[in-house]
Amino acid sequence: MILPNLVLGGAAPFLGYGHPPGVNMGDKFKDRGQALVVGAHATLMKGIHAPAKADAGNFARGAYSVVMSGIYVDDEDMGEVFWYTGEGGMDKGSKQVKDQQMLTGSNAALKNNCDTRTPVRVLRGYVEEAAPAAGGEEAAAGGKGGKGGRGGRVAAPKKEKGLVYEGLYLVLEYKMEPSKDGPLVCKFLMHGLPGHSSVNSKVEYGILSNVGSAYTMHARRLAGAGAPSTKRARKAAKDEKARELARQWMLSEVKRLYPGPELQQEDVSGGQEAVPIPVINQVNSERLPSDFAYTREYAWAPGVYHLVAPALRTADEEMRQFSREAVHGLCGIAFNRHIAAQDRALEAAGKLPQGYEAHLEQQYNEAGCLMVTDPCGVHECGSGCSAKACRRNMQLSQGVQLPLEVFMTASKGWGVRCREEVPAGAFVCCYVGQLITDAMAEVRKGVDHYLFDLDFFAHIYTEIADKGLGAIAEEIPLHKIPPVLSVGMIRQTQINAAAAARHLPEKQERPQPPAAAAAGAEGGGAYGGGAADAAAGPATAAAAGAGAPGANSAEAAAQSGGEDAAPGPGSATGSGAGAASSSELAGMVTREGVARAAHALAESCDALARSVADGASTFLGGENILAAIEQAKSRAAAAATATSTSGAAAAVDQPHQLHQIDRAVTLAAASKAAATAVESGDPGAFYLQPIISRDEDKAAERAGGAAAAPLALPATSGDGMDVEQQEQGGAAAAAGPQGGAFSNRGPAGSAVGAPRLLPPAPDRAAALAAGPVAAAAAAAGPVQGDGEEYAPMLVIDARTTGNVGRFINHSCDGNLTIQAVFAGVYRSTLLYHVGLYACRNIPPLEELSYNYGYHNQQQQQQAHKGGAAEKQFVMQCNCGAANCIGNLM
Ligand SMILES: C[S@@+](CC[C@H](N)C(=O)[O-])C[C@H]1O[C@@H](n2cnc3c(N)ncnc32)[C@H](O)[C@@H]1O
Repeated sequence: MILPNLVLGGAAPFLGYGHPPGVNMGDKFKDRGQALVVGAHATLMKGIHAPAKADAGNFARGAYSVVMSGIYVDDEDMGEVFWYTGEGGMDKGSKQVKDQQMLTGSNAALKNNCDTRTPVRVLRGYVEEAAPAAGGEEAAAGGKGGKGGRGGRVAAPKKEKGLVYEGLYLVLEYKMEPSKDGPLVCKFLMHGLPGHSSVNSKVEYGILSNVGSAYTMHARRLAGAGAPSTKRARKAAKDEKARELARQWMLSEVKRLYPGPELQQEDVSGGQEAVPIPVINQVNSERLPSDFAYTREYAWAPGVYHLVAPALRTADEEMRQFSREAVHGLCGIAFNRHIAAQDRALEAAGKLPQGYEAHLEQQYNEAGCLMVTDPCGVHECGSGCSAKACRRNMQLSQGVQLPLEVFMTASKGWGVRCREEVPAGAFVCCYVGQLITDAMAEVRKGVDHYLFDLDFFAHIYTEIADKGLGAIAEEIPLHKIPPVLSVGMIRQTQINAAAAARHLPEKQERPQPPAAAAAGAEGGGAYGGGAADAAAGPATAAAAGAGAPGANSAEAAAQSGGEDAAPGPGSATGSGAGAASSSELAGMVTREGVARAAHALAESCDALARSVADGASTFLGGENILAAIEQAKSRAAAAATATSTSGAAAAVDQPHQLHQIDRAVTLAAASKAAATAVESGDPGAFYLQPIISRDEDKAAERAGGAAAAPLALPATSGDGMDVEQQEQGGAAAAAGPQGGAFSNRGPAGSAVGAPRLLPPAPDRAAALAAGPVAAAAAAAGPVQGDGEEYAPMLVIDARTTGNVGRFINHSCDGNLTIQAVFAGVYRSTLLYHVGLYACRNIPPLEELSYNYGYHNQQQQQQAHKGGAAEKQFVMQCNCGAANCIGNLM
């Protein structure tokens, strides 16, 4: 046996808690000697490394580390959670012959970890295929040392054994129960500390000693004790219990750290995230807005999903086509492998542009940190994937894992920090909120500080074009960058959907079986393709085939409680979130269903308009806002230099607000008119509402007689918003004109991209036959040409419904970076998540920030609009970075 002092050469072993310096989760050790040298498990002899009795202070805190090596038949490893057996009572043949003791020795120390909630380091045994070159060298880990060693050193050709560092685990419970061999053993329930633990191996009995596995035998025993009947259900029940216990511990930590009134909320997520996110204010008495509701996933504003579904569907078909080529479209790793292979082929053909980074098959490293940002997006795996690499490829999908805090900053309002160091590449959180259309966001631009355009890929096209990288523009979009819809394609899908809607039956013929819809989530794509449509009968198939939204499998998955089912469009996760039931979804294949969606959307638009108008009333100074707008407009025109304190003068000072109200009223009127047209027999009118708000579109709508009806009513028409509505309190208060006109949304995104194939030409004859609205829209036609324009179709509004991401402030030198991620229920669709990752190691309690990027967007807009960027608002930047340019926008 090698003695520690021989291994360490006289150096002191590491006697401390937490991660040992320089050791990362996933680090592998050939044997205990290596683990000792680095301080991961500083004993060669024992499975539990506890402080010496003489070190009473540390002993009372608990053990430093444990090795889970499959020596004890009563161990039970479920990954993130495992039951660990204490030490003692074994004979030389590793049979339990005596009761173990809970109150003495290492078992007592491990019990203290539970009582004091001190995390313990964990190492697991692993066995894997040896690299071909490796000789017959055998790992010594888990041999006769440790807690007894039932096996021995049996040669295992072609296998490599060792220990892997799994980070920090909490001891959630301890108990004594009879061993399978008879006598009592001490058992400890361990749970990985979120953000500080990994599962690189699962230990089965005898894993390091080639004794047969007892895992299944143990599972049978559990099944007989009235536990849930399937292995999966049992695991889920234990996971749930362990998560709750871990959460309770983390909450107690929060209260210990912030014992006073500075702790405004223990967990702003209300239990939705795995870790509690406290709200702390040590600066003033401000509180979070009372209308803020936390959501972990996107929440659709009522009616919006149905309106944009045809356009999303078109993009998703391209994406699914690509996925099918990739063989395993839904496995992120397989998807990446496919792209990487294409990159290699391009490289071999000498076509890979210089400076272009080839795609990685694994985008996260062993510790789960993103290795490099990727314009193609990060493709995560779903619950169907179980390989080790796949499990690691689910960082965003797991939600927040780091101990984040929302705290009051000195000069930027609320901000976010992390109590622990955040390693470079670690996933911090994503930015989610309510999804609204670009046209709806346009109404709130300037009064909403929480808008985020989903136009990431459009910007990539712009960057490519701006850099003049012709070769990239030609090659990359063809195989790498996910599809982006041009404005023309969006308009065309709307026209197609409108035409198809006119062939819908009045009432639903046959209800959609939810199970079939759920099956479509994995098999048929996310927007009603494949099995879901087929099962729904001819009516659904016809509508879906023509672009109208059939059953949405992402929604169905969400409703059926599928594992991946983060709250999708079908779940109400906060105020104003979409709440379509499955019958409503199925109802979308009838005219009745379209009418319901049209009314829901009209209500959403109305609420948006009211929130802007309510804020505006303070500076327009009138109860009848529409009349006040008219007055303000005419006075503004007549007296551009007015200096009085009247409402009109204020409006002149704030032309931006006036413009907002104009837009709000127009949008509310258009959506109401569409709902009315649907009611009176034209379901197509629903799909012809504006999704993207662009000056060109508005001009076309206003100009073309039939094109203007029913979508472009006069901006201040009394039909658009009645007095009763005007006087109703807004569902959500606007930031108000003084509140700092600013948002996460830059100037209207417009980007010139590489030429892309257009879908088939619109069936204008069918549209003409179908009625004046479709004819008008067909006449307005898609925008075509080499320089196609791209614009964000959807915008995230996190003002009243959002997650911790909406509290993260801007810095000109941010420590986080933005990355598009395909994950969770939406992972095979175009609807990516906005992931925020650490771009360097961030010390504990440093404020987290990222560069909002407005200046870039503004420059782009200037470039593409011939220098005429719309400068709407300026706000002083208080980021304090050395390279701070002084203002936001
Ligand atoms: C997405 S929110 C961030 C959270 C916000 N601080 C809050 O209290 O909810 C964006 C708003 O935060 C403030 N903000 C963010 N970064 C800032 C900075 N660098 N300087 C000044 N204000 C900033 C501005 O009011 C901005 O409109």
